[in-house]
Amino acid sequence: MKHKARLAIIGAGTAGLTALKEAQRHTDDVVLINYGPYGTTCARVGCMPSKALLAAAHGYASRRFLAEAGIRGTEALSVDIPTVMERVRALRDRFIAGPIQLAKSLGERSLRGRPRFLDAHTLEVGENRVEAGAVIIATGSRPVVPEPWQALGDRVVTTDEFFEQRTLGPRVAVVGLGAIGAELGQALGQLGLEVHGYTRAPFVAGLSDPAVNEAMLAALSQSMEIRTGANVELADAGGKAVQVHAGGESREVDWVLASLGRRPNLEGLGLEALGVATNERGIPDFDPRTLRLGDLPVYIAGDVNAAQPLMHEGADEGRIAAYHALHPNAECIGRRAPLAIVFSEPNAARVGLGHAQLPEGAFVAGDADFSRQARALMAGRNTGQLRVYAAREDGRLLGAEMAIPDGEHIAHLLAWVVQQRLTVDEVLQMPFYHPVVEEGVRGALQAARKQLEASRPPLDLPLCESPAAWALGGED
Ligand SMILES: Cc1cc2nc3c(=O)[nH]c(=O)nc-3n(C[C@H](O)[C@H](O)[C@H](O)COP(=O)(O)OP(=O)(O)OC[C@H]3O[C@@H](n4cnc5c(N)ncnc54)[C@H](O)[C@@H]3O)c2cc1C
Ligand SMILES: NC(=O)c1ccc[n+]([C@@H]2O[C@H](COP(=O)([O-])OP(=O)(O)OC[C@H]3O[C@@H](n4cnc5c(N)ncnc54)[C@H](O)[C@@H]3O)[C@@H](O)[C@H]2O)c1
Repeated sequence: MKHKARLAIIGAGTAGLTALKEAQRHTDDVVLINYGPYGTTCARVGCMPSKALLAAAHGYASRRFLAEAGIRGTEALSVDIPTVMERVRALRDRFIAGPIQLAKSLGERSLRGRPRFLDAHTLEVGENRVEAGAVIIATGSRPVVPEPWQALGDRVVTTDEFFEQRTLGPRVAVVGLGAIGAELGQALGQLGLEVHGYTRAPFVAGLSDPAVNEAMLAALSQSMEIRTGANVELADAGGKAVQVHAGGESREVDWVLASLGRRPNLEGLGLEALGVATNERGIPDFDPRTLRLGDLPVYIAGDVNAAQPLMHEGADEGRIAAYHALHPNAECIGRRAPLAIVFSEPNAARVGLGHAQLPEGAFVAGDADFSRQARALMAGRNTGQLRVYAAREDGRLLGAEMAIPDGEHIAHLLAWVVQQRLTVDEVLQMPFYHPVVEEGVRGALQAARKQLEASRPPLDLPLCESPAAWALGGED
């Protein structure tokens, strides 16, 4: 069958479906093509089920604080893994319903199959042929599993299979402690499994600031044994076990969670028909602002371009790609301040420029130690470190890294500040209630300000002519 459309979208994940919604503001002449399960990676095997599991794990882990705070009976609590996993799947099923319905709502214009480019306007999808004014590639990514590990069958699990598990062997090796390894490794440890975490890099949970990373490692070590700098090899230990070799040591586990990163889904798309240059990962060169491949009517959005593999970025990229695909001469659309959060306890987060991206010698850093933070102490969550980075020249906040309680919220506040290009002084003039974790942020900002040379107002209060004058009974 032949289909003609103004726009063809390949992939019904977050980026593809947001592209669809953006395109539908301008036209109904859209074809959506998906190969693989519907429901989006985020809702099906990503953001949502992982956070549902973390909620159960963090809840169970809070029994230690409850006992310390004088609540009796917590020793009677126990974990029923099959029920924990069943609840995660039940929630997952609710979250995927909307995306599945959206893809279905296109009727015959929603094609199931594996498309291949014949040229920049033409796709072959099995028996179907689609001729499109423009095409968006939004095929996402899949977990990396080294080839030799594949021989170990279902003893090596990725997030594609993890949430389908009914029971979980008691001893697990989590290999790779990026976002997935930190979240799921901690959850499994808190739920009572024996967790051995291995990672090649010195950094965990997407952090790059050595001081914050140290605090995060200490927190994660409460629920798992961690080895950094580990080059892991796996071997069949016979029966149902796996032998994990790293750094001259060896250990037997029941199963392995492979969280080594993800690879873009580009195979079989026939990109060679487009004649575009690709980088070492096989990703075609694209304009980072418009997501367009050279001057072709082809765009690449979401995890598949590996630029910002996060849900909200994928959604924005879907919108950007669809908008440019339908308005090729439109002005450039801006991006939001970078923000990445890992939902371990404490939350690890990076805002704006991370430590590794800071301009050398042109910034100051302010620290806050959350082991002494008053509100965190009350809740028995006093652990971690916050570091804010400000431009030495004008005090503008450049970014932050943190491993702190309620970091998910603090990271949002700081991302908004970074995007508004506010200075340390301007933020310190904002209200801070007492007693709240935000007072820790104030501490870090004050520590940064001590190192700034610029002249400053004498008090951390807005001046009369500032927009907040109304609060003091001013005219407007
Ligand atoms: C365990 C885990 C936890 C995560 N947690 C978070 C989080 O808390 N917050 C956050 O922001 N991000 C999180 N992420 C990342 C987030 O899920 C992704 O960034 C986001 O889902 C990417 O969306 P996408 O549309 O690019 O890809 P996807 O949602 O994967 O969509 C790609 C679609 O393309 C289809 N497809 C693949 N190949 C082809 C092909 N050849 N032809 C046609 N269709 C194809 C796939 O079946 C899929 O439907 C997490 C990821 C994982 C794995
Ligand atoms: N909360 C969130 O936003 C969230 C949660 C989970 C996943 N995600 C997204 O999902 C994507 C994938 O996550 P991920 O954790 O798999 O990838 P990642 O890239 O974040 O981390 C992979 C880790 O594995 C390590 N590694 C790689 N090869 C190794 C090897 N052979 N031996 C030992 N260690 C090795 C790396 O050093 C790295 O630390 C990320 O891009 C992330 O943005 C986001």
